[in-house]
Amino acid sequence: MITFCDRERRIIMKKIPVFVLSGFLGSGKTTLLVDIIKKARDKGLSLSVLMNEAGKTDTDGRLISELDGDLPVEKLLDGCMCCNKKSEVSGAVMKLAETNPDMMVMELTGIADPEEVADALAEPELMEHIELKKVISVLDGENILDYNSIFTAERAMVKTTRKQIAFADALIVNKEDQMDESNRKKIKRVISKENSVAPVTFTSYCQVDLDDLLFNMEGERKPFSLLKEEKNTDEHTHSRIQTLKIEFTKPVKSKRAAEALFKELKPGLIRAKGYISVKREADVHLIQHVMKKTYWEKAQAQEESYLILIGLELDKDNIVRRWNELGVNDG
Ligand SMILES: Nc1nc2c(ncn2[C@@H]2O[C@H](COP(=O)(O)OP(=O)(O)OP(=O)(O)O)[C@@H](O)[C@H]2O)c(=O)[nH]1
Repeated sequence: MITFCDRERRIIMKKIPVFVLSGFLGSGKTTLLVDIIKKARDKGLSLSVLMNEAGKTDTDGRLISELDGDLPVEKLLDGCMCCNKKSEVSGAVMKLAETNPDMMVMELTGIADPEEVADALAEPELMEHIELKKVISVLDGENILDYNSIFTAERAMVKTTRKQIAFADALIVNKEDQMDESNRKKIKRVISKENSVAPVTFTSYCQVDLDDLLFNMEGERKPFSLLKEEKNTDEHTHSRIQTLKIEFTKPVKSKRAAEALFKELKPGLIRAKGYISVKREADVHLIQHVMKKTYWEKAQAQEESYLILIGLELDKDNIVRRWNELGVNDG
């Protein structure tokens, strides 16, 4: 509990700088967060982290805890900080402020509206302790140009992805290894329509100069209202996005079988992540699927095998039935 004296001290002391990591599903936010944690440790800077997951299961939080078990982390699960978890932001931030870190980093869900989160951080009680320094948006350079066609019937989702660009103080266009020069030009045009102010950096695996991005940050963030005149008044923008969890009791037959299912679920399936054992392979795998690509990484042993599926019009019964028909889960 922060006492009156602590509060007084904090007002005299510098406020805790806060950096918000925004960006669509699978763009690379956790990749960037992992790098920030490692480099902060190398520099002897103390961090505290707020993680938000739309679903009940916390795959990314687990990765962070594996990286540094002592890191103060607060998790808001099963909802979004920009809407139904907005009222819990203040409590979580205050808990992290008690650890008195050199800086605080918040990773939003991929479907969050960063403007609403900045609004939640502007509570007078919080502003005594923290100062929002930057909203950093990570863009998926491999998939960003497909959002319009994937979300033809879901204009609200397109608006959210645009807002993630428009409401950023710094933009990282990630997955440079997956784009060509023509895509690069097109992406620059998309960005310039939404945000002509924020610096743009193209990266692979979010390898940016973190001194420049956050560690050596001086000065105050300009309130967004000074940069853009009109406040977006869209109502809730991601109500149709679903998050499903499928649990497994047996190892899956093969990686290929699992990927065949993901193909069938296109274009509704946007993102999948989880831990899976594969038959005849000794390791547990962290599975990361983004739009059209699936990545498999060896993981530490996990107690449970599961898959989180995020997307539109996902029918859980049908997915489980197809999973079984494809023989993915035949042990
Ligand atoms: N090819 C390629 N893959 C990348 C790059 N950056 C990240 N990835 C991979 O993309 C997948 C998603 O990355 P994450 O960092 O988990 O993305 P995220 O934005 O946190 O995803 P959500 O939690 O869904 O919001 C992982 O498998 C990463 O290893 C990159 O520059 N190039």
